[in-house]
Amino acid sequence: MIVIHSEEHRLQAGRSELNDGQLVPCYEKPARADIVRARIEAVGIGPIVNPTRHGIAPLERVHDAGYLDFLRTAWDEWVKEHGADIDALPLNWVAPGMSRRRVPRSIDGRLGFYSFDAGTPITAGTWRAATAAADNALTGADRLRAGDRSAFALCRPPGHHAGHAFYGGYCFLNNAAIAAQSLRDGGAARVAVLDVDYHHGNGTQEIFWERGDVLFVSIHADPADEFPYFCGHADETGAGAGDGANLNLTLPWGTDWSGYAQALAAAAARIRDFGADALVLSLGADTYGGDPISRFRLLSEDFLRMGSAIAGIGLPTLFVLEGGYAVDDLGVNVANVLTGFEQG
Ligand SMILES: NCCCCCC(=O)NO
Ligand SMILES: [Zn+2]
Repeated sequence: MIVIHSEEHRLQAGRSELNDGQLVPCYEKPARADIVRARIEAVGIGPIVNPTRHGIAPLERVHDAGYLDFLRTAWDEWVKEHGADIDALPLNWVAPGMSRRRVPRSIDGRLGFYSFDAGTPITAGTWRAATAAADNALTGADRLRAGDRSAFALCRPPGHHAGHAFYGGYCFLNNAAIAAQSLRDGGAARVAVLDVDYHHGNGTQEIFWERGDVLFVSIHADPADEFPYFCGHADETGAGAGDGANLNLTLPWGTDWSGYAQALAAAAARIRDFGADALVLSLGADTYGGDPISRFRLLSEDFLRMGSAIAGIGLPTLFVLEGGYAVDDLGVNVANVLTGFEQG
């Protein structure tokens, strides 16, 4: 299985995020990709290659042009107002009864306009890191199109919370959605995206909400209790041409493999029924019992079982790294999914 990785992930190294009322060191940090790459090399998954640059066009197939412009220029505008010693974080958002009809001129206003949390710092290197992550995913999609059975895009920053025109949850560009669209543009008639991250992939859901050619299935903690809170419920099934092409499988805090496996089997059945030509797998490993910000109870060996179950779906599969913050065990857990898949 080819692995696509760029050293430019290191350029996303936020100083702090707002979490539980305090500014704390970022959980989404460069060490995450380093430990995954080290484990991948140690177990002999590979080869590991650099991404091919794809430019802005594939990003515009998924994201709003004005939003991309904002992301590309936000840091420079921030520095003019606030200096370069503090990361760019929003301070207010659009509440019900307020208007989104106008994009503010102020950088502070635009940070709030385009985001949904204060946990996702924009830094000097964010644009380069985020576009490199998207290139990882696009290069993986190229490999599937060339006939590879699987590929792993070792992406940081992650992407599944990023929507058509918004960022948050440590995500700026939706790597998985960009890859799914690239597979569609490359001739796949139907593509499925399966999101196994602990958190609902609200960005991916929003991007494909009215699309019947891309099925989105997400297994995640119940949003009544868990970030991102405001979507991801089981009654959200898509709209228009996308009606029925969105499946949210919510699970309670404390879920272990026995509960998770049942949801994964239901997800696999739905994907088989859909008749996809390819699968994009949003691989978050924050379902791990040792994850510092999550509340499922999967064990490292369960990720082997997860990989095997994904192989059982029987589609060419592009794995795209999402979350997972138990850094010491992240490499083993992610590599276990890939090993389980290859042995599946
Ligand atoms: N700061 C709130 C929690 C952000 C969750 C990010 C994540 O892992 N999403 O999958
Ligand atoms: Zn997550």
